[in-house]
Amino acid sequence: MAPLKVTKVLCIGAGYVGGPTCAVIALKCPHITVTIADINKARIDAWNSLDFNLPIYEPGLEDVVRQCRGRNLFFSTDVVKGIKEADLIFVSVNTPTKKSGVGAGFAADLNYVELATRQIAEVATTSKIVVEKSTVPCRTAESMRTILEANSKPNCRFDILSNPEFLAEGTAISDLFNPDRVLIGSLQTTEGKDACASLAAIYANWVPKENILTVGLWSSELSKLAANAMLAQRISSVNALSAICEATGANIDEVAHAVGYDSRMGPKFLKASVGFGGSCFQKDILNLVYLSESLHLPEVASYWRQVVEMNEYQKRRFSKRVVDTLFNTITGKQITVLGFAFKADTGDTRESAAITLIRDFLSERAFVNVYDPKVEESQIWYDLAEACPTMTLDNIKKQVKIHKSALEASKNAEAVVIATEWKEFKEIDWAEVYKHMKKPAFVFDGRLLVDADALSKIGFKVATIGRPSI
Ligand SMILES: NC(=O)C1=CN([C@@H]2O[C@H](COP(=O)(O)OP(=O)(O)OC[C@H]3O[C@@H](n4cnc5c(N)ncnc54)[C@H](O)[C@@H]3O)[C@@H](O)[C@H]2O)C=CC1
Ligand SMILES: O=C(O)[C@H]1O[C@H](OP(=O)(O)OP(=O)(O)OC[C@H]2O[C@@H](n3ccc(=O)[nH]c3=O)[C@H](O)[C@@H]2O)[C@H](O)[C@@H](O)[C@@H]1O
Repeated sequence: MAPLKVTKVLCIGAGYVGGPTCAVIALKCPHITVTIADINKARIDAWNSLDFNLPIYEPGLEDVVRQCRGRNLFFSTDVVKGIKEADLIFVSVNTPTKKSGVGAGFAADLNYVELATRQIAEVATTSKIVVEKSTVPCRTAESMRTILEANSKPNCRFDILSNPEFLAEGTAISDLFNPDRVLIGSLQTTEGKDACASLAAIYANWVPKENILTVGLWSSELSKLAANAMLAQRISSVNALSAICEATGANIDEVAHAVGYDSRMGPKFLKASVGFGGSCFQKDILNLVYLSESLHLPEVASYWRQVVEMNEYQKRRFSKRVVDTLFNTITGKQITVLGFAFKADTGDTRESAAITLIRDFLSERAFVNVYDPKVEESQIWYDLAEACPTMTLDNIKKQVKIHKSALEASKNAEAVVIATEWKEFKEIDWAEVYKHMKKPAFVFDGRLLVDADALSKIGFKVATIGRPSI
């Protein structure tokens, strides 16, 4: 039998991955009808909003959705109808770290993947290719296959593929347009290889064939965890070196540049920071730690665990530097935090270093002024309430103010802390900011974003990550 030519795609999960990924498939494959379904009605309503007020901010996304929505791209809460109609189903649901039970704090919570899989098994009346898009521990596809096969109806077969996503937020659309690689894992049976060819044919509409890698299922699942772990490891390595720079007078940017000039290493992902955030690095490394422990490989587990521990240390070290520099106390002082998102060009705040910093400042009883160009106010309150369980939201609101601009947020502050590398913070009129701050006025640059010498000339005392203070 020749590989199936897919004409109807369903994506279960309309989040940061499912939304952009399948919108781009719709754009690049006008012959395929793509439905993105989610149980979260508010999210689907936002995807369908007339003014294109989409639920996630991602440069270029609105343009893609404008071109395809209503043509061959549809957003719906009707998961059942979507399953019935589709030939190929992406499972792109969330896989957060487990909060309780066995493996709590480390293992991935596969409940959402399992529920989606069970629903496919229950509803499907025709054969489907089921694609694991979510990031999952090694051998999850095996569990999905067991569930699907145990519940399938006569003449209804399921082929499972692993197709992890490598996009980064903030650059999702360009990453999807020009991926370094598309990875597809399948069973090495005739049926498995045919299913793999069907999915590869979709990507081949815009991705060069040599960039579509096909491997075994388990290699594909593990490659995703490995890629995130190794990316995060680079950041923790450079952040560990940033502590040595601050103590010795070396400059982390110069060190990273010199190291990255080695063609075996390359220049990317060597930017020291206040610590990596985002929904995946920490979760996926902890997942790898859990996997290693389950496989009785404690040395491997502790090796990877250290990448996350170094990240926690970096955040703690930065908060402490703020307190130490402000004469060992920030109680009652106004601290401005610029940026709340976990990186620039996204409104996503999951695991953002800014949250940890603000939590630390609040526990020192400082007053905190926050400004972020994209994060919704309600999200900031939600995150702070979650990060400070011993405080009521009313008490948090007595200590924190959210502002509409960086200048407004900095008025009367003793220190400005740059937590996210938004380009607009580079372009602020820093002389104007200085005028309205208490003196001495401090800037703590957690992102190596601003020109420390220029700020120092204005009069600021500047503390940059990976450099001695000036
Ligand atoms: N955020 C990112 O940049 C990347 C995330 N990933 C992985 O992709 C997966 C999804 O991540 P995000 O899109 O960020 O998560 P998300 O939380 O933004 O979206 C997941 C969506 O799935 C929906 N959902 C859950 N169960 C459902 C069900 N049974 N039926 C219908 N909808 C359901 C939720 O309501 C939610 O809207 C995770 O495994 C993550 O590790 C992979 C690469 C990049
Ligand atoms: O699985 C995922 O979720 C995704 O995780 C990351 O993407 P993302 O978290 O969206 O963004 P990154 O650009 O990787 O940044 C992650 C964090 O590291 C920080 N970072 C990044 C690079 C750097 O040099 N230094 C640094 O501190 C960023 O500011 C951010 O807080 C990976 O880059 C993607 O390939 C992967 O698909």
